[in-house]
Parts: sequence; C-alpha cells; structure tokens
Amino acid sequence: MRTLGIIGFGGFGQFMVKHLQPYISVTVHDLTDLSHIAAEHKVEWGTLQETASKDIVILAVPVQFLESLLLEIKDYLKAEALIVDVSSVKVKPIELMLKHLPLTVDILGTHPLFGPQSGKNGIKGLNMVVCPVRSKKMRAITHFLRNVIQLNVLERTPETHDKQMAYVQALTHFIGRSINEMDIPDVEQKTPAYQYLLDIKRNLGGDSMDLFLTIELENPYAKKVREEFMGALKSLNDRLEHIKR
Ligand SMILES: NC(=O)c1ccc[n+]([C@@H]2O[C@H](COP(=O)([O-])OP(=O)(O)OC[C@H]3O[C@@H](n4cnc5c(N)ncnc54)[C@H](O)[C@@H]3O)[C@@H](O)[C@H]2O)c1
Ligand SMILES: O=C(O)C(=O)C[C@]1(C(=O)O)C=C[C@@H](O)C=C1
Repeated sequence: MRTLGIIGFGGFGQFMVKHLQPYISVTVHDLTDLSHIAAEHKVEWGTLQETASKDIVILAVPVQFLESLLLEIKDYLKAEALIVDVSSVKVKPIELMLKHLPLTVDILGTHPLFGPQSGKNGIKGLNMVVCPVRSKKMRAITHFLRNVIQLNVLERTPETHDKQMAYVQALTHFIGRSINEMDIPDVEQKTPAYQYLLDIKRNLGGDSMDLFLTIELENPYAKKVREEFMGALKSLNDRLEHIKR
C-alpha cells in the first residue's frame, strides 16, 4: 500500500487529513508538536525524516518557509517519490521545487481553492488547480481527484494561476482581513449585500497571518491589484470629499 507524508500540520494540513485519511496511510509532521491533534485525527505523527520518506509527500507550509524545508528534506526523499505542494501561489514554489529537488522525484504543483471554512460542509464539486511539472502518474492523480474526491480539476500554468489569483485571492483576502481588523458588526437590520461582507469576514477570519503573507507577498501579481484597489478607494473618496453640499 502507498504511504503519504504531510509536512505542515496547520489549518490546511489538518483539513486535508480528514479527506485523505480514508484512502491512504497518513503520517504528519510539523515544527510544532501537534501529535495530540494527529491522534485525534487517527493519523501517525512522525519525525521530519519519517514523514519525508513516504511514497507521496505533501508540503503544506506557507511558501515563505518552503525553501529551507526543501533543503532539509531533499536527502530523505525516496527516489521515486511524488512531491506535491498545495500552496496558494504557484510560480514561486514550483521554481523552488525544480531548483532543489532531486531529478528522480516527480513534482506536482496544486492549489485547492478551498479550505477549512469554505470546505466545512464538504468539498465535492469545489475547484482545485493543478500545475503538472514532471509526473509519470498524472493520469492516476487526476482520476483520483476528479472521480474519487469529486473535485473540479483545472489545469493551469503557474503564471496564469498567479495572475488570476491576484484578483480572486489577494484582493479578497485584503478586503477580508481589513474588515476583520475593523471587526464590522453583525446587526439584525442588514441587507443581503452586507451579509456577503459578513460571510467574507467569517470565511477568512480564521486564516493565519502567514497564509495572508503568502497570498499578498509571494504572488508576483498581487501588489499591482492591491494598488489598483487602493487607487480606486482613494479616487472614490476624493470624489465624495469634493462634492459641494
Ligand atoms: N488555509 C487554507 O484554507 C489553505 C487552502 C489551500 C492551500 N493552502 C496552503 O496550504 C499551506 C499551509 O497553509 P495553512 O493555512 O495550513 O497555514 P498555517 O499557517 O495555518 O499552518 C502552516 C503550518 O506549517 C508549519 N511549518 C512551517 N514551517 C515548517 C517546517 N519547516 N516544517 C514543518 N512544519 C512547518 C507551521 O508550524 C504551521 O503549523 C500554504 O501553502 C497555503 O497557501 C491553505
Ligand atoms: O476556507 C478557508 O478557510 C479559506 O480561507 C480558503 C481559501 C480562500 O477562500 O481564499 C484560503 C486559502 C487557499 O489558498 C484557498 C482558499
């Protein structure tokens, strides 16, 4: 039977385990000792070396920590292993995996477009981006994702992914974190549109600061979209300030 190691057992690592554990024997590892949470999920807790030496290894750490992790694990990997990243950006992790991983291992970039909040009622039909890099098992993986987990699999280049995610995610998380910091109130006399804002606040409120930094700073196209948004806010506000009353 094939074995799976998940390195990074934060919000997304823990969420993924619930969906993968029925199909494969899973070992998890994190810098922090989260063995009690692994026990709750009924998966094995391993050392970094044990977890990195499985048939499939999923890297679920924020991208800003990926390079040092790759350097730590590259000598522990099985020659024929499949290494998968799940990062919210795709250009940078794929460059790093190509730079540091041995030529014998298969590499697959992925981005599940859901998480603990958006997937809490099930993940059937949700989107998952795949960026094949080098993998002999691509057909079997796509079959598993589409037909067993029942995701909507979208194949994209890393550049196309990051360009679109600058709007889809960097803009949404920028607004989401702002309204979380403002702590906008829930009130009875609300409109459906305000409920959308409250839903964004709830959906993104539990995400870590490290995830926010990945989405905003590691996507090469995110800064331009933030600037466009800030420009639009400023120009709207200027127009309001200049209306004579
Ligand atoms: N949260 C989501 O909804 C979501 C969805 C899809 C993809 N992702 C991606 O999944 C990855 C993890 O995101 P998250 O939300 O779980 O972040 P998180 O901040 O909640 O958790 C990250 C975990 O990685 C651990 N970690 C960091 N460096 C490590 C190392 N060198 N070795 C072992 N563990 C290490 C941290 O201790 C932490 O527990 C990111 O790449 C993110 O972009 C997240
Ligand atoms: O469900 C959640 O908790 C999420 O925040 C999921 C979410 C998002 O909606 O932006 C967050 C990060 C991932 O890259 C993909 C999806």
